[in-house]
Amino acid sequence: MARGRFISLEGGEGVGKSTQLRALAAALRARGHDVIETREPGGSAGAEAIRSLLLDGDAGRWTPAAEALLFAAARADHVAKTILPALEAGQWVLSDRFLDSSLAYQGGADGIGEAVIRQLHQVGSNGFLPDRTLLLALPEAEAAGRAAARDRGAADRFGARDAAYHARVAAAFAQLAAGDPARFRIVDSSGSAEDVTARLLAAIDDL
Ligand SMILES: Nc1ncnc2c1ncn2[C@@H]1O[C@H](COP(=O)(O)OP(=O)(O)O)[C@@H](O)[C@H]1O
Ligand SMILES: Cc1cn([C@H]2C[C@H](O)[C@@H](COP(=O)(O)OP(=O)(O)O)O2)c(=O)[nH]c1=O
Repeated sequence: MARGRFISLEGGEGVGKSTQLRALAAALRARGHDVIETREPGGSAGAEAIRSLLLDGDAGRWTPAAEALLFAAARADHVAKTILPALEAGQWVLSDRFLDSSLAYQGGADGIGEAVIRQLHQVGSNGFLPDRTLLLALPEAEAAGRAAARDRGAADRFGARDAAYHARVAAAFAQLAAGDPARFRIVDSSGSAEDVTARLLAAIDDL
């Protein structure tokens, strides 16, 4: 059986990743593909347990370094237990966030550095990368507005970050995309959800 494809959706909070992951999965299923939807942190039993450690509790619960290690450990479990077996079974895997979130948030915005995050990913997941990474781009004010309407004040450990932090994340994502144009596509996430889904489908057409 042909190996499936691994596609990650990336971008800041509120750009529409979860919404588009569902829509993209439905569109691919309609074309006859066997698709699984997953997310990070999480996506396997072990990684979901680590997700609770990462998202619950005080903002200062972990140092940036400990946090980077926890994300890498969760990803190692997710890759080994969920993603690779699915790809080998011929399924397409869509993930809401993957390595590039660690590169942008921990590596870029938190100052750990891209090289260290890539080393952790080498150790944890053998450097495994998506076939395509779709970076959803939306002006920060619009993304913040969408996220606030969705969350209505219910924030996780990461909810209190300021605009400067989100700007560092966005800049890091843009730089990652520029550095690997074969893997990345930057997709305009403004307008209706249906329009965005059409753009995303066009951005994986070659797969
Ligand atoms: N194209 C769109 N236009 C307007 N609102 C949207 C659109 N796509 C998603 N939303 C809404 O914006 C909020 C954030 O979307 P979500 O998919 O949860 O983003 P993310 O997973 O990137 O944080 C949700 O309430 C969602 O229903
Ligand atoms: C996967 C991953 C997520 N994160 C952060 C981004 C989010 O603030 C948080 C959880 O993300 P998530 O629940 O996907 O939030 P949203 O739907 O709002 O995008 O974890 C990292 O900092 N590093 C990572 O490697």
